[in-house]
Amino acid sequence: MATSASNYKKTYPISWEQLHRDSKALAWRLLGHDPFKGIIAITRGGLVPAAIIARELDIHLVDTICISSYNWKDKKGNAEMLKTFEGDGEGWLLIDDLVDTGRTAQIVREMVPKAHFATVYAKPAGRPAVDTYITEVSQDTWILFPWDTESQFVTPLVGQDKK
Ligand SMILES: O=P(O)(O)OC[C@H]1O[C@H](OP(=O)(O)OP(=O)(O)O)[C@H](O)[C@@H]1O
Repeated sequence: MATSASNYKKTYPISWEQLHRDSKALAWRLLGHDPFKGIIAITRGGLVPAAIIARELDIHLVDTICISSYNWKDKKGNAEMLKTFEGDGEGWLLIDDLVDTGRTAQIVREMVPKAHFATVYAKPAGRPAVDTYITEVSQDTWILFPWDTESQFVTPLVGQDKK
């Protein structure tokens, strides 16, 4: 994500089950498309959805585009391209978990302009950059992916009142 947590007003927690269900829904939608040569997963968020979609579409050829956005999230630096992809992406399916501001999408689109770009979740600012997505989420929502979170104890409501 290219913006800081302070820009978000809501959270949207996603369980492993829901992520699996939403990724399968994306695979269903892509089933109508001509068969793909392979999948390009955008690291790291695209890795899990790519695995689920590869299974559903019976795709065994999986490559990556590796981007690190440290120092980039608050627009303080540039995204670091750790691994690119050979070719223009024609016939390939490009997968990410989320398109938020669309900055990542812009970079990968320039690299593989002919790939079909699909994400599980999409926010309005980035939505025009993707060809297929499943769930739209508002721009001010922070999506809590299952790999970024864990269950923990929370104080009962009454206890919170006594603080
Ligand atoms: O549309 P954008 O504003 O560019 O945001 C979307 C990108 O942000 C997330 O990656 P992140 O930078 O958190 O890296 P990670 O997947 O390695 O955790 C997500 O996986 C997308 O690649």
